[in-house]
Amino acid sequence: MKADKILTNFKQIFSPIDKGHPLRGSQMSEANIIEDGYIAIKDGKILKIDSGKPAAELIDDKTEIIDYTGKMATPGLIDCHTHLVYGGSRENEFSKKLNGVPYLDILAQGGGILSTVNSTRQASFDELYNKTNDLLNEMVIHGVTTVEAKSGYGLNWETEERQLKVVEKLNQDHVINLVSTFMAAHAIPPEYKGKSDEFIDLVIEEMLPKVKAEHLAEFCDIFCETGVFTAAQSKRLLQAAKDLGFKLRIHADEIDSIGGVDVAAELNATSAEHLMMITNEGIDKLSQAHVIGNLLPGTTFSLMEDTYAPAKKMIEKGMAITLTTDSNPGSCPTANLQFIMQLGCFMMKLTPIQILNAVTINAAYSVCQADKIGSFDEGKNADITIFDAPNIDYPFYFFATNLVGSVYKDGKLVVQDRQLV
Ligand SMILES: N=CN[C@@H](CCC(=O)O)C(=O)O
Ligand SMILES: [Zn+2]
Repeated sequence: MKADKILTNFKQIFSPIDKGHPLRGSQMSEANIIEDGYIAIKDGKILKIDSGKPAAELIDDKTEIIDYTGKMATPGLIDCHTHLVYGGSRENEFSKKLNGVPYLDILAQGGGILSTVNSTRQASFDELYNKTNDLLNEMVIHGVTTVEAKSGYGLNWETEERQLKVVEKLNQDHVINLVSTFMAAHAIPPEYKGKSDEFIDLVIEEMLPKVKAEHLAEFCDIFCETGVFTAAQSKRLLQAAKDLGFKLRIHADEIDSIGGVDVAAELNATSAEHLMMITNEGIDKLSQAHVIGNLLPGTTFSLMEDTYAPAKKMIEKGMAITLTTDSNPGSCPTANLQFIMQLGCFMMKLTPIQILNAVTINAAYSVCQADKIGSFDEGKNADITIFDAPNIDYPFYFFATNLVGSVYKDGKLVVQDRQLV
């Protein structure tokens, strides 16, 4: 078969190994590193990757050959945990953070997530759409081609639906592929203060069936944390979501370890998020239940905390992990997955191969799209991130700058010279 396009002369290509499940434990250190190679594309899909010069049988007079001498390519990066759709911003919390006011105290005082709920309830569809579109532009410029996006700044049906519809529309309009998660159980809304069980009833009885009927989300998530939702409430909501056919995630062990990890393991959630405070026993449970750990080192950094999720220990104990931005206006206001990858290296001591697997093939499993994305297997989408770097170590060594020069989405050039095409 002839290629439509061949991207060639790469110094290195990072090619994850898709084993049919997320890479766990020592598998996270495996990958094919192709030296001096090329990537052939046909109809927006990967046709072939190999080292050396492109084979003659791939080329005819219509094949476009594009030179990437000295560059390094990976599958399009996947950001599998974000809170992308919101109104307002929260730089006013900065001085509180600097003065050591804890994140949960700010929330308990009606700030934090609840301050963003207030701004999001007031924002129109177009305002939310434009703001999210800008964030997605930043993300693709930094090499990301697929993003998971959660609702959870409405906490009432009207605003939750507006957030989910923004994601639905941007999934059609923007080059980035979006995966939607319903997370109305992100905080207790002011009108349900002291009545969190009633709020969970509302989410289960009135919101979940509508999300399902309108096909607005694939996943359901909840914030299981002291002062927010208990493990019992989390289990009740996620079981109801599972019964309706949702896939599950849970924010667990972020600040306190209160049982969210057990719920994730019991209900076979796709992923558990944060896990800064996870115990050894918790790691064993997630490992045995094959729950992916979506780790968010930017949140520890941005909250000015010392405790990063024990990523190395998780891998040693056989877990599959991803790294992701947690992009949101409070605990991690960034759209730069490369910086998060660098934190994975600097603060969690993960290797470049482990990190690149975390943000490609494992993140593809975390959004349940590994049949289409996350590696360079023939027939997968030609989503390709090209670094102005000669090898896979360089983007970790030269930190805090955008090293992504070009991005292809479904075989189409969408970023060139670090700018949107
Ligand atoms: N921890 C809960 N939710 C988000 C933060 C949202 C916010 O602070 O606005 C998170 O995953 O970090
Ligand atoms: Zn989150």
